[in-house]
Amino acid sequence: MSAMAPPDKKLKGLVAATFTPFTAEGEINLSQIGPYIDYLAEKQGVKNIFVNGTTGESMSLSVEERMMLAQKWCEKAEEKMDQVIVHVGCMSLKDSQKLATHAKLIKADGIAVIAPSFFKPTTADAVKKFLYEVAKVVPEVPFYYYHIPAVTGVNVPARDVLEGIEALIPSYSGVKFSSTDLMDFGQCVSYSQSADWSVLYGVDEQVLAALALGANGAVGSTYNYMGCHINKLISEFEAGKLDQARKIQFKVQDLFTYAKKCGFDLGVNKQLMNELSGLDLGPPRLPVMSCPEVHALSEKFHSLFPAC
Ligand SMILES: CC(=O)N[C@@H]([C@@H](O)[C@H](O)[C@H](O)CO)[C@@H](O)CC(=O)C(=O)O
Repeated sequence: MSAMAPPDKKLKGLVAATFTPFTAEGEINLSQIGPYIDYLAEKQGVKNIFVNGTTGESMSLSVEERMMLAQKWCEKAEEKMDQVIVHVGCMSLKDSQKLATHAKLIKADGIAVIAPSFFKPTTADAVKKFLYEVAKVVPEVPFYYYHIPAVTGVNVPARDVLEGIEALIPSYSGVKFSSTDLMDFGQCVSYSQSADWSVLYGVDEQVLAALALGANGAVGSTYNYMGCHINKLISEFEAGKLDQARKIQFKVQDLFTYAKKCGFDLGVNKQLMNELSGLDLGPPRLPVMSCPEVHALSEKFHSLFPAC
C-alpha cells in the first residue's frame, strides 16, 4: 500500500473550508485573503485550509477565478499554514485536470476531488475512474477524495470508492468525508488504518462522534469562526474528558438548531463569518442568496461561546 504524504505531512486536526471573498459587486476580492489567513492562525488556532470547496462556492466560480484564488491562498499561507488543500473537482474532467496541474505549479500541499454531479457516476468504479484521470496528471501531489453525497447526489458509499484506490492512485492520501452516515465513515477509518491515510470528517455538528470512530481531523465551514472552540473539543476528547467535549459539541448543535430555524444556508453562514470575524468577505454569489444581517445569530453565538 502506498501512503503518499510523508508522516510529518499527514493531514490532521482542524481544516477550515474557506469562504471565497467577493467584493460588493460580486468580483473576487483577493485583498482579504492575507487578513483571513492571519485571523485563522491567530484567533482560531486553525493551521490548515481547504480552498475552493463547497463553502468556497467552487461550482459557481470560473476556472480562471479558481486559479487566481488558489494561487493567492497558497502565497499568503506560506509559513502561516501547515497545509493548503485545493479542491479541483469540476463537472468537466478537462477543467479538473487544468486545475490540478495549476495546483502543482503553485505548490499546493494536496488536491481534492468531488464526484461530478450533473452526469452522476452510479458505481464506485465510475467515481474512481474520474478521480484517477484527474490524479494522474499530477502523480506527485497528495490526493484526497471528497465525499459529499447530500450535495452531489452521488450516493456511492465512500468505503466502496476507497476499495483498491491506492493501487489506482498511488498519490492517494485520504478522504474528506462530509456525510452523516457514520457506518460508512467507520468503514473508511478501518480501511485506512493500515496505511495511515487521513480520514477527515465534514459534518461539524457531530464531529465528536467521528472522533470516537477514529477521525484524524475535521474539515468544515464553522471552523472558520469556531475553530478555537473545536480545538478545545478535540483536546478534551484526547484527554479522555468526554463530558467536557460533549458540552462543546452540544453547544454547536444548539447553535445549529437555532440557525436552522432562521433559515441557515451558505449565505447565512457567510454573513455570520463576516460578523464574527470582522473580515469583509462580501456576499455569496448567485444562486446562493445574500443575507443582510444575522445579528440574532451572532448574539446566540456569543451567548453560547464566550471568547476563547
Ligand atoms: C454541506 C456543507 O457545506 N458541509 C460543510 C460543513 O462544514 C457544514 O457547513 C457544517 O457542518 C454545518 O452544517 C463542509 O462539509 C463542506 C466543506 O468542507 C467544504 O466547504 O468543502
